[in-house]
Amino acid sequence: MPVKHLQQKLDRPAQESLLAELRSVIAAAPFYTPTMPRTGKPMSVRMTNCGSLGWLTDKAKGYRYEPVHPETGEPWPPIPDLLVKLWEEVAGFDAPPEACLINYYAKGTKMGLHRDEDEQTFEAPVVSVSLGDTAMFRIGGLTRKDPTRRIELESGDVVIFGGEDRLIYHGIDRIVAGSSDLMPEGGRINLTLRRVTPA
Ligand SMILES: O=C(O)CCC(=O)C(=O)O
Ligand SMILES: [Fe+2]
Repeated sequence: MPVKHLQQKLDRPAQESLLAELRSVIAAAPFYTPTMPRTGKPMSVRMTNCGSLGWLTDKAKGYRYEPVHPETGEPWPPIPDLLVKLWEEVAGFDAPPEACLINYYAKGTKMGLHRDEDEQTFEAPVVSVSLGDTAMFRIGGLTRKDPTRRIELESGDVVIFGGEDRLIYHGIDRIVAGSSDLMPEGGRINLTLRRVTPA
């Protein structure tokens, strides 16, 4: 099974504390609409980041990491402690995460099959946390042609892509609207904690 699903997911109180911390992160660094390199086509997912570096994309400069928000020009807020501690418990890596991408999926949002490959190093895993509505997550292999399968990611689920699975293809087929009552506004938040530079 490529991708390690933790036996224990974040319990409801932990999900609520994390969401409360994220609300203040998002107040300081609002979601923006990312656009595809070259075509400028808007993505359906909305994004922001916390950490010393944030993942961005736009028509002119494409996929990259930057230390500031593309619209406010402000540095990204720090990664909430709860997430840094989670990383320390599960990542098996001696240096802290540098980037935490925050994705918001409203009803109808998808994300195409891709690899997380914009980092300078793949030595650390990617740690992913899901909150809110269930996602139909698609997971493949190391090449785009490999067979894929579907995993349902529920609120509180923590998934780790590391070691030989660090560069597997994955994406989001759809969100199951109304499947969680964690967020009154509905939808799903996914957090991905990453190292960007060598430790
Ligand atoms: O939403 C997810 O579970 C995955 C997000 C993702 O793959 C990404 O942001 O690179
Ligand atoms: Fe990804």
